[in-house]
Amino acid sequence: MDILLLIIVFSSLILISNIFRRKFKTSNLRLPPGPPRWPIFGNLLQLGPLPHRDFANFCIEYGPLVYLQLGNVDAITTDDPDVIREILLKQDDVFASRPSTLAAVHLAYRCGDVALAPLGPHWKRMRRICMEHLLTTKRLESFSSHRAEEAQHLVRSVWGQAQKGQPVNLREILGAFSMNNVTRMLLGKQYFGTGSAGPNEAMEFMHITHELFWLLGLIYLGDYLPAWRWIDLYGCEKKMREVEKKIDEFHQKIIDEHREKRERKRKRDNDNNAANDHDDGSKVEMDFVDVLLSLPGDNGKAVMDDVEIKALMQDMIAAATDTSSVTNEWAMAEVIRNPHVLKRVQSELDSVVGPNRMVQESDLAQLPYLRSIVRETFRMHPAGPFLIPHESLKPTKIRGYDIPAKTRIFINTHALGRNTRVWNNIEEFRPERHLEDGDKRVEISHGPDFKILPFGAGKRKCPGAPLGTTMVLMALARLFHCFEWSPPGGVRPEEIDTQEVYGMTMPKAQPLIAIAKPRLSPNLYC
Ligand code: HEM
Repeated sequence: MDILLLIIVFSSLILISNIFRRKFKTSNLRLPPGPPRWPIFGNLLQLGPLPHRDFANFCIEYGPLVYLQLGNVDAITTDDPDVIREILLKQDDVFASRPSTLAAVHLAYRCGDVALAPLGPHWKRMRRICMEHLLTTKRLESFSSHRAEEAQHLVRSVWGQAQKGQPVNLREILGAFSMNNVTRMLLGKQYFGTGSAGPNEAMEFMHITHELFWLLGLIYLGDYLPAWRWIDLYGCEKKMREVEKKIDEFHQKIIDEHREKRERKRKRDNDNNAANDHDDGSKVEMDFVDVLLSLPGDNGKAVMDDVEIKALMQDMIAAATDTSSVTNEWAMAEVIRNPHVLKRVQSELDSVVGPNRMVQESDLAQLPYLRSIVRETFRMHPAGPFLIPHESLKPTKIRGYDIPAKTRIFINTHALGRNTRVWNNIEEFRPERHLEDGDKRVEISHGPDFKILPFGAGKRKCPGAPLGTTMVLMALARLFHCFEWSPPGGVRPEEIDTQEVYGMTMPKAQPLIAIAKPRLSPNLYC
């Protein structure tokens, strides 16, 4: 009993001292406007299950730059192109760090990856490895035949279901398409389909990945109110540790398999053979894990540490799979809701590609209407509603307001795309709006106007944007070219729901189910 009393007194003292410390720290500052704050919790209690919508409402009420106190953490949010440009370009050096959240510590190898690492030499080195060894144009080009196979595999799966008269679960097939593309490139394995690693391994892999996404997206109270970590009412931190262990075992197994394969090959090859030649003289492309195993480590080490390799593998899987499949599902939902858009994109595909062959990657630049569908999808349903939250490294000012060091930055891309000072008819899916300035090439990334921001900007801009864009355009081009699409029986197109759920990526609340009817000659599908 005495101990309990002591704990209560001690915790109360800490809380009271925190309140006074915070009051003292911020009393001389001219902070941006924001909603009234509660003691201890600040604005945490004003957030519901869709925080991007709550933050958007704060911007409507208090202006384009809003200050929030989330427990112990200072935060700002914005939906305004000029403020975003100031943060991500003009003051990139101040704002390009990341907060060290508990999920990042547990699930990204103590922030040892690229995406969640704080700004510093480690991030710089890991990012350089991505840009100079993994995501180069040449390396991505070497996987183009795999991507073509996966595009055909996607078409074949839909065709198979259409032949049986079954509705298609687009979440499942688009998820498998993205996952296969990424894992073939990264791990040298296809997880779904005929050449797959096997149903058990695929299911295990999917399951762990979904748990990872969920935990990374969580606004976990323990990050904002350290006292909460003692309670951990919903067992989130325990879950993070469990997933951390499972994922680590999974990645280690893949590294060990690759090492064994390399060792077997080294023994087989005679000294004169090039390291990546087959016995029959044909070239074998190296997957990303092979590349990482062949790179030198930090501080003169001969090879990279396993932990660094695992952190990069994790980033590639997390950053590349869900982002592209969530975008594809939203694009399909909006196009099926708007049959005139489907007609127009099919007419573009028919005139550029014709009815006698499948769309190829080389066609994608010639499809401005398809590109404007993707741009409009990013406007309405950006894959990352807050990008990946940034953190400021030192005190600074924006528009004359003080921004303390270690402020968390929530750039609300969802609200940017629905900002009525920037866009009109915000709830209308209208790809044509992106063709109006007569520009032939529809840019899918952000332009100088910062009116959409699907991949971020500045130092932390997504390094996989070209690959992500290709995967999205390719899947959509094939699905629109090969099939007519309609909602399942009894549902009118405009009744397809567009509710989202919040997370690190923001999927549709309900999986999209639709009916596909082949529109090309049968021999093209097999
Ligand atoms: C449609 C597909 C994709 C979308 C919408 C997307 C979006 C994003 C966004 C919004 C960010 C955060 C930017 C910021 O915080 O300022 C990001 C970061 C990142 N993305 Fe992507 N991404 C996609 C595909 C990919 C792919 C295919 C890869 C790699 C294979 C990739 C790798 C990364 C990495 C490593 C980061 C962290 C960069 C850093 O912190 O330095 N992404 N992405």
